[in-house]
Amino acid sequence: DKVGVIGVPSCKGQSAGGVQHGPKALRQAGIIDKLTQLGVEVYDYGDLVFEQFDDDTPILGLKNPKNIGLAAKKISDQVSRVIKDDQIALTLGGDHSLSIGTIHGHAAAEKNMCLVWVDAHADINTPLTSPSGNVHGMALSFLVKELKEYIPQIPHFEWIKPCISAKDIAYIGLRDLDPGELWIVRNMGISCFTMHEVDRYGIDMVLRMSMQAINPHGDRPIHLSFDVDSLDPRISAATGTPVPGGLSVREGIYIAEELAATGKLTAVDLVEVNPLLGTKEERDLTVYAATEIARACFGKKREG
Ligand SMILES: CN[C@](CCCC[B-](O)(O)O)(CCN1CCCCC1)C(=O)O
Ligand SMILES: [Mn+2]
Ligand SMILES: [Mn+2]
Ligand SMILES: [Mn+2]
Repeated sequence: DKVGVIGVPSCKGQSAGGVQHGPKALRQAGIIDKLTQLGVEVYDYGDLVFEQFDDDTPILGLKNPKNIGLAAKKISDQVSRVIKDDQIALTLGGDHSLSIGTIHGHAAAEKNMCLVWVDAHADINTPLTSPSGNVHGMALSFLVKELKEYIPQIPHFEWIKPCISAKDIAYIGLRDLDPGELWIVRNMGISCFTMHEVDRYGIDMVLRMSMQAINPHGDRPIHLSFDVDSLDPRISAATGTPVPGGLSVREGIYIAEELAATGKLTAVDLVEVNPLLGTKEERDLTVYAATEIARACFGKKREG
């Protein structure tokens, strides 16, 4: 496999300082070498550089529209380029608003892609339902075709073309939704495997049901958007919005191993590592879990 690694030091989609250092923390933990050691051909594109705009007033409560909108365009173009070069796009975050760009770019390069969103949160508030105005909690709302009529015009977001249908998305690990998100998930019929389903069916059945729902013939390119806050805070505390009762490292690795085994994994986002949060031990554990997920995405098998 060929993997193109893109660092995205984004933080303006949320309010905790430090998540922009996520890519650096993952690199310092040797994520590139760990992938190379798997026999993967790694192309490291370094970190994207985003021009900082200070004149960026909120619109309808949505914070940093200009910085985020312009960054997402750069991310989209880069991810498209990497996938068109026949490399799997591994994007290291950075906050989850970066997925506006990665999913947009993936859809521009692959007509028929489907999405597995592993997260404690649904990240599908519209600008009008968001309680915080933080775009990392809205990322999907700009991309889902069925939500188009609910999304107001946001400056610097006009270029974003909704590029995925609700039926092409599966959530795994949800356990903290806002009221507006619950309405959307239910009414759009998005496949949703919360921690309740993970406990009820086990992670293997949840994965099988997810694939049955969004990739029944196993022929669709898969986008895995992995928010480290999907994992239990005991092993992933260095993140901005931790929620107790999350996935174990084993469950996270299992998801990655199984998606890797399809041979259809085409883009991976690894987001919301914030090395400034938590103790040094918590940070090291969070980064370790994230790198193990990445290794499993690109061929590391626990069976050897
Ligand atoms: C659940 N929605 C939140 C969190 C979004 C997390 C984004 B992710 O990328 O980390 O998954 C939280 C909104 N709550 C904040 C605390 C008070 C109640 C609302 C939001 O701000 O939209
Ligand atoms: Mn989250
Ligand atoms: Mn998220
Ligand atoms: Mn988060």
